[in-house]
Amino acid sequence: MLNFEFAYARGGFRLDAAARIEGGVTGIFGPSGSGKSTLLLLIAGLLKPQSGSLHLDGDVLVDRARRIFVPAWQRHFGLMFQDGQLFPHLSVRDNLLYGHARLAPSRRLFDLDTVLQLLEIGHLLERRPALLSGGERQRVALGRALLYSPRLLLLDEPLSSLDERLKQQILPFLKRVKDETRIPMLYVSHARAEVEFLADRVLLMEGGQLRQEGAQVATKSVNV
Ligand SMILES: Nc1ncnc2c1ncn2[C@@H]1O[C@H](COP(=O)(O)OP(=O)(O)OP(=O)(O)O)[C@@H](O)[C@H]1O
Repeated sequence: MLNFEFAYARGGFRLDAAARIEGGVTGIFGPSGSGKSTLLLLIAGLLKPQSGSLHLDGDVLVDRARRIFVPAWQRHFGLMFQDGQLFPHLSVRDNLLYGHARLAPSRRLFDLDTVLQLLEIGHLLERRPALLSGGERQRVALGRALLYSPRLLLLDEPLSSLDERLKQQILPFLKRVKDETRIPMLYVSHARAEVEFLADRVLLMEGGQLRQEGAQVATKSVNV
C-alpha cells in the first residue's frame, strides 16, 4: 500500500495531493502542466515536499514533521521519466545492468536476455545513449527500471516515443509484469487506451489537485 500526502509549491504552481493506493497499476491522467510529473518526482524523492508524508507498505519514506526524508537512491524505486535519464558515459549494457548488478541474485525478477528480447534492444548494447533514437532511449530506460527489480515503478509517458507496433508489444509485457511480479506501478499517460488496458484505477490531476476518476469533487484525500 502506497500512502502519501504532499504539499509542494514551485514558482506559481502549487500541488496539494493525497491518496491511499493499493497495489496494481494506477493510471494518472490530467492536462499538461497539471502536476503529474511533479507528483512522480515527489514520490521518487527527487523533489522534497514542503510538508507531508509518504509511506510504502508501512515504511516511512517521508515525514516532514518528523524530519524524515529517505533519499531517492535508498527507496529502491524504478523510474522512467520523459527525458529518460540514462547515464551518458555508460554503454547501454552498463546502463541496463547498473542497478541489477548490485542486487543479490535472489532479488532479481528479470534476466537481461528476457528484457533485451522483449524491448528489442539487444543490438544496442555497446552504444552510448547519445547515439540512440528517442524511442530506443525510452526502451533502454524501461529495461533498466525493470532490471532493477524495484518495489515500485514510476512511469511517466513510458511509451510516448514508440511506434504502434512496439507499443502493442510492450503493453502486454507490462501487463504480465503487473500480474506476475506484483510490482505496483504509477503510470502517467495521455493515451487513454494504454491506461485502460493496464490500470486497475485512474486518478485525475487537475491544477495540482488529485481526485479519483468518477469522483464528484476534488477532495484533499482520495481512498483508492
Ligand atoms: N523545473 C521547473 N521549475 C519550475 N516550474 C516547473 C518546473 N517543472 C515544471 N514546472 C511547472 O510545474 C507545473 C507542473 O508541471 P508538471 O511537469 O508536473 O506537469 P504535467 O502534468 O506532468 O505536464 P505534462 O503532461 O505536460 O508533462 C507546471 O506549471 C510547470 O510549468
